[in-house]
Amino acid sequence: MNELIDTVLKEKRAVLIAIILGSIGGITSVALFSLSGFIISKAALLPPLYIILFLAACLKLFGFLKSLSRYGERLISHEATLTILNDLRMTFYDQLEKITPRVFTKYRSGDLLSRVVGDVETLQNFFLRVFYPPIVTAIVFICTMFFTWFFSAWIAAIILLSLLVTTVVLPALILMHQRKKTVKILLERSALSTEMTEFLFGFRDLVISDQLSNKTNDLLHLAKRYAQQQQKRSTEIIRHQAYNTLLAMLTVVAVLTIGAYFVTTQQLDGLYLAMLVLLTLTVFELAIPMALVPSYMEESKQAMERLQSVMIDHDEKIDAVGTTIKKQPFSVSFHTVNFRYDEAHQMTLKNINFVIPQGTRATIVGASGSGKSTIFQLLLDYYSPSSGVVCVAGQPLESVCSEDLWSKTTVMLQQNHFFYGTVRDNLVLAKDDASDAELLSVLQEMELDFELDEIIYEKGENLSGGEKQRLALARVWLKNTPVWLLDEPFSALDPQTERRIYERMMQKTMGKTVVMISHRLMALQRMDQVLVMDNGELVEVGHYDDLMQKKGYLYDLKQLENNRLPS
Ligand SMILES: Nc1ncnc2c1ncn2[C@@H]1O[C@H](COP(=O)(O)OP(=O)(O)OP(=O)(O)O)[C@@H](O)[C@H]1O
Repeated sequence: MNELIDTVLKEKRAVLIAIILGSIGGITSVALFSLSGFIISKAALLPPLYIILFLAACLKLFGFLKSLSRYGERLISHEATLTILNDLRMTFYDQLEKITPRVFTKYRSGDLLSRVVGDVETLQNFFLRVFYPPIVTAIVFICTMFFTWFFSAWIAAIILLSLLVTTVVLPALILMHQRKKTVKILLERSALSTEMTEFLFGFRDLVISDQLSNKTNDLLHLAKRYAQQQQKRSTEIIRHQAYNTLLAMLTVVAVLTIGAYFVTTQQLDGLYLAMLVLLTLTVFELAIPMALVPSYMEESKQAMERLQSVMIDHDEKIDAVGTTIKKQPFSVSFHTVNFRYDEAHQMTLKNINFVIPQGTRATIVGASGSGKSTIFQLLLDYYSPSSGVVCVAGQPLESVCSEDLWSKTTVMLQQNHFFYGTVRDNLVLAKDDASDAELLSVLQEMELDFELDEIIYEKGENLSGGEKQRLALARVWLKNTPVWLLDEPFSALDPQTERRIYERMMQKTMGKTVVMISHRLMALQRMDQVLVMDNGELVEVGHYDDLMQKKGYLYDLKQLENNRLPS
C-alpha cells in the first residue's frame, strides 16, 4: 500500500489541484442550494427587487463556479490517474522483463495478463475514489459546519454526528464485512483470464481432440462465477450507498424537525430553515460516494499485493545491476555447473565444465532431453545455476547486466515467436533501422520468396515449419552480433536447403563466437569443438576428428545416425 501511496504522491501537484478544485466545487454546490433555500424564504417576505436580483446573481456565480471547478477537478484527476496507471504498468512490465522466463514456472500467461491489465486498471480507483475524495469531503463538511454554527449549534452538532457515522463508522463496518469478497473477485477474474488464454493457445488441439465443448463449458462456468462475483459486489455497493442515503435523509428530517422546533421557540429565524435543510441535503449528497471508499480501498490493496507477489520471489534479480560486457566477441564458459529446475526431482545439468574461447565455434550434440537447451537457458541468464559459475568474457554472469548480454547476443531458440503483422514488421524486430533492400537480400539468402508487405498471422500460423525457421534465421542474419547462440536452427529444413544455409552461416560467422545445438551430426568437423551431452552430463569435449578416433560417445551417436538414416 505504501508503494501505491508513493506512486500517487509523485503526482503531488495534480493531487493538490484536485483537492482545491474539488473543495471549491463542493463548497459552491452547498452554497448554491443553501442560497436557493434562502431566496425562496426571503422572496416570501417581498423584499426590494434589488436584493432578489443580487441574490440571483450570486446564485448564477455559484452555479458557474461549481461547474467550472468540477470540470477542472475531473480533468486533472483523470489525467493524473492515467499517468499513475502508466507508471505502474511500466514498472511492473520492466520488472517482469527481468524475471522472464523464470516467472512462468510459477505464473501462467493469462494470469500475468490479468495482473498487468486488470489489476493495474483496478488501481485507478485508488486515486479517483480513495485517496483524495475523503479529503475534499472533510474540507466541505468542516466549512459547512462552521457556517451552520452561526445559525444553530444544535443543527451543526447533528450534522457533525451524521458525518462521523457516514465517513468513519459506516465505512469501518463495511470494510470489515467486505474483505473476503474483494479477494474473490480478483481471483475469479484471474482464473477466467488464465483459462481463456490457454483456450485460445490450444484451440486447434481442442478441436482435433474433440474437447472443445468440454473446455467451453469449463470457461462458461468460470465466466458465470466471475459474473456472480461482480453482481454480488454491485449489490453490496448499492446497499452501502442506500445506507448512506438513508442516513442523509434521516439527518435532513432531524434538521427539519429540530429547526422547526427552534423556530417556534424563537431560537432560530424561520428565514433560515429552508436554507439549512437544503444545505444538509446537498452536503450529504457529497458524502454518499464515501460508502464506496472501503470496497475500492480493499480492492486496490489486493490488486497491489497481487502485482507485488509476482516480484517478491525474484527481487534479487530485479534489484541486480550488472556491468556491461567489454569484449566482443566474448568467450563462454561453464565451471562445475549443476542445475535443477524448481519442480524437477533430479539435476538437469551435472557438473558441467567447458570453455568456448572467443571467436570459436562449437556444437552441442546429444540425445533429446539430455540438457542441451538448458545450457542456453543458463547462458542467457534465464535461470541461475544451482551451483557453479557461468561466465561470459570471463565475467560471472550474475555480475553482468542481462540487457547488455541479450543485446550483444544473437539468439535463435527452438520456438520462435511471430507477431501478427507484415514480414517487414517481423524482421525489423531484429534490426529496426534495416532498409527494405537489406531485408529483401536476407530473405533471398534464406531462400524465402516473400514480399515485405505480406501478412503473417499470429504465431506464424500461415507459415510452414521450414518457413518459420528460415524467417527466424533471417532475424539472426539481421541482428548479426559477434556472438551467436542457435538451438536447432535447421531442424525443420530439408537436407539440401539445410546444407546451403549452413554453408552461408559458416561464411557469416567467421571470427564470431558460435554455440549451436544440433540433433543431426552434420558437418561437425568444421566446428572447433563438439560438446557431447548425455543425461545431463557433458561426457565428451573436443574436435570432431579426435572424438571419432577415440570411438567414444560421439562415435556411437554417429553410428546410430548412420544406421538410422542410410546416406
Ligand atoms: N522449464 C522447465 N522446467 C522443468 N523441467 C524442464 C524445463 N525445461 C526442460 N526441462 C527438463 O530438463 C531436461 C532437459 O531438457 P532440455 O530442453 O535441456 O533437453 P534437450 O537436450 O535440449 O532436448 P531436445 O533435444 O529434445 O530439445 C528434460 O528432462 C526436460 O523435461
